[in-house]
Amino acid sequence: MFAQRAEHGVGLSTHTNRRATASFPASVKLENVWRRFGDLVAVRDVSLDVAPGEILCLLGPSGCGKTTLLRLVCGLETPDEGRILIDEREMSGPAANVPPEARGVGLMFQDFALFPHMTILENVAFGLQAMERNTALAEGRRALERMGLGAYADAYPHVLSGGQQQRVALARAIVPRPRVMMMDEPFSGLDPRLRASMREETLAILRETHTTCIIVTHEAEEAMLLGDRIAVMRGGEIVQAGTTQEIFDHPADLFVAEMMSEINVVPCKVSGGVARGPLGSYPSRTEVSGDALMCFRPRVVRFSHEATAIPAQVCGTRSLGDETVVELGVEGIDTPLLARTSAPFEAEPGGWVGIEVPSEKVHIFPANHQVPASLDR
Ligand SMILES: Nc1ncnc2c1ncn2[C@@H]1O[C@H](COP(=O)(O)OP(=O)(O)OP(=O)(O)O)[C@@H](O)[C@H]1O
Repeated sequence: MFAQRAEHGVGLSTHTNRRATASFPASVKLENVWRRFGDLVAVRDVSLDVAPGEILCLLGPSGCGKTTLLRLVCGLETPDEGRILIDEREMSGPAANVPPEARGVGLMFQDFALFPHMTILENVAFGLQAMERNTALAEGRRALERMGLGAYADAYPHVLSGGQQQRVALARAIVPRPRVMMMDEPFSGLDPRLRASMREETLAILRETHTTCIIVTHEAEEAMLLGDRIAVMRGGEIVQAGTTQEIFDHPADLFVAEMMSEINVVPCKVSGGVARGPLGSYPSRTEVSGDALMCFRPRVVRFSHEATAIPAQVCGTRSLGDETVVELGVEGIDTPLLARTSAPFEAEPGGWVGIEVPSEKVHIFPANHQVPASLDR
C-alpha cells in the first residue's frame, strides 16, 4: 500500500467549484489499460465500464492491482497503454492526461490521514475551500452529524478512536460530493458492528448523491453487500465482472468461486459430458474433459435418508448459533467436506449420515484451471 495518500488531496478545488452541478452521475470507462512497474505488470489489459451512479466493487487478493487501478482512474498513475474516460471524456490516454485535481474524482484510502493541528470540523471542511467559509463549515457540520460525530466538531483528531477518525475521513471525502468516488478498503480496521453501520451509511450517501463509485475490498461479503456489480481481479486482470448472482452462480473458474465463498473441491474425471468421482456421476455442462475438479458450496449439501444418499462420517461439528458447520469424511476424498445446515443437526462425531449434492449446484473446472494469484513477471 502507499503511505499517507491524502484522500482529500485530489480534485477538491474542482469538486467544490463544480459542486452545484454535481448531481448528475458520471460514467467511468477503462479501455485496455496497462500499468507496469519495471517488469512487473500491475494492471494488465483491463477494460471496464462503470455506469453513471453505479457502485462497482473490485474484489481480489492482496497485490492483484486493485489500488493501482483506482490510482489510474484518479490520475495518480498514468497508464502505459489504454485510455480512461470519465463521461466519455478522455482523462488518460494518447490524447489527454488530465491532472488529478481536474478530474472531479474523490478518494478515500484505507490509510487516511487527518490533519492533527486542525479541528475535526476544519478537517472535514478542508475540501470546501472554494466555498464561502461559513457555508463550508455548515456543510462540514452536517456531514459530521450524519456520521454521528457532531459532538466532536471542535475537538482535535487525537481524541478520537481509530474508527471515529475513519468516519471523519469518510465525511471529508464525501462532503465535496464528487461525481466519481474511489474507495480503497474504506471500512478496514473497523470493528464488525461499526463496519456494518458505516457500510450502510456510506451506501445511503452514495445512492442519495448518485455518485459513481469503485470500492476496493478483500471481502466477498462486503462486495456483495455494497456492489451493484463485482469485478474479480487476479494478477492485474479482471477475471470476471457481473452481478453477485451471476458470479456466484456461474463463476468463471475455481479462483473466482473461492473468492466468493468457501467451497468444497473434489477431484473427478470427465468423459462424454459426465463427471465421475467419489460422490458419483454428475452431468458436466462444460467443455472440460479428463482430470477435473467438482466444486460446490457447503450450503448446498443436503442430509438425506434416501438409499441413494452418499455415506459420510461426521468428523466434527461447529455451531454458529443459527447454523451448524459439519465436517464430513467420504471414502475416496482426502480432506473432509464441509456442509452447513440451518436444520437441527443431531449426529455426533464418528456417526454416519447420508448426503446429497444437487447436480445443478455443482461447478466443474479443469484440474489445472487455477492460476496462481501472484503477478506475472
Ligand atoms: N509504485 C510502485 N512501484 C513498484 N511496484 C508497485 C508500485 N505500486 C504498486 N506496485 C506493485 O504492483 C502490484 C499491485 O499493487 P496494488 O497496491 O495495486 O495491489 P492491491 O491489489 O491493491 O494490493 P492490496 O490489497 O495489498 O492493497 C504489487 O505487486 C505492488 O507491489
